Amino acid sequence: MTVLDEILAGVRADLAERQAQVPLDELKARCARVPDGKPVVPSFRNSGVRVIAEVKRRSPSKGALADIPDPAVLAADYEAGGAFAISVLTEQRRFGGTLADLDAVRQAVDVPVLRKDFVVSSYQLWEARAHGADLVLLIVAALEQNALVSLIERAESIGLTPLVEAHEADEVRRAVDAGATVIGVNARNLKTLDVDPGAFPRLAGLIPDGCVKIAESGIRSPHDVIELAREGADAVLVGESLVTGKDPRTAVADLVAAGAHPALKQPRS
Ligand SMILES: O=P(O)(O)OC[C@@H](O)[C@@H](O)c1c[nH]c2ccccc12
Repeated sequence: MTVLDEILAGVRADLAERQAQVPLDELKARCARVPDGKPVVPSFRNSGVRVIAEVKRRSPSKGALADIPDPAVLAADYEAGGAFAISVLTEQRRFGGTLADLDAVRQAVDVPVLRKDFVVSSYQLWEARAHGADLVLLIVAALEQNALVSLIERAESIGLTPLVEAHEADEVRRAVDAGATVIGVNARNLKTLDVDPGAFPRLAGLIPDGCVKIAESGIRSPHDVIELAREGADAVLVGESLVTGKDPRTAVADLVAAGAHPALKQPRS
C-alpha cells in the first residue's frame, strides 16, 4: 500500500460517517444559501505570479508543523500579505484539518478559498461549496479517469473551480484529456512523499497555454517563486514554509513581491 492508498482508505471511512450524518439534500440546501463561488481563472492569467497560501497543521511527511489554534487569524494574515487565495486542508487524519477550518477561513477573508482534500466523491464537492469554497483540489493519482472527468464536470456545474493536480507526465496528460483548465504540478509524489523540485520545470511544457499552471509544494523563498515564474507558473501554492515561519503576513508579501516583477510574467489571453 502506498501512502496515498492509506490516506484514501481513511478519507473514505470518514466520508461514510459524514454521509450518514448529513444527507446530500441537506448539503444542497445549504449550498443554495451560500454566495456563488468566485471566478478565479481570469485573474490567474493577469500579470504577476499569484500566491495561494495554505493553512496546514501537519503532514504525512513531517508530522506536526504548527498548532494553528485559529485558522481565521492565519488566513487573515495571509490575505493582508497579499495572498490571492487561501488553501485549507480539510483532511483530518494525516493533515489535522476539518470542515470547521474551512468555515472559519471563509468567514475571515474575502479572497477565494480552496478546499484541499482527497476528493473521491461528488458528495465532497457539495460539502466544499456548502462550506464556502470557491476552488476544490482533484488529485489525478487518486482517481480513475472517468471519475476525474465527472468530478471536473460536477465541480464546474456547481460553481467550483477544480484545481487538477498531477505529479507525472502521464497524469498531466490525463488532466488535460479530462478537460482541466487549472492544472497544478505537485513537486511531492503522494505515493512516496519524495519532493522533486524539477517536477514543474519538467512538466510545465506539457500543459497547454490555455490552461492555468500552478506549482505546488516545497516552495520556500522569493527566489523559488522567480525560478518557477521563469518556467511559466501562473501561481504557486505554499504551505509548510509559511506555517513554520515567524511572520506569515510578511512571508506572503515577500513571495507576492517577487512574483509581481513585470518582466517575469506577461498577462495571458
Ligand atoms: O507545504 P508545502 O510543501 O508548501 O506544500 C503545500 C501544498 O502544495 C501541499 O500541501 C499539497 C499539494 N498537494 C496536496 C495534496 C494533498 C495534500 C497536500 C498537498
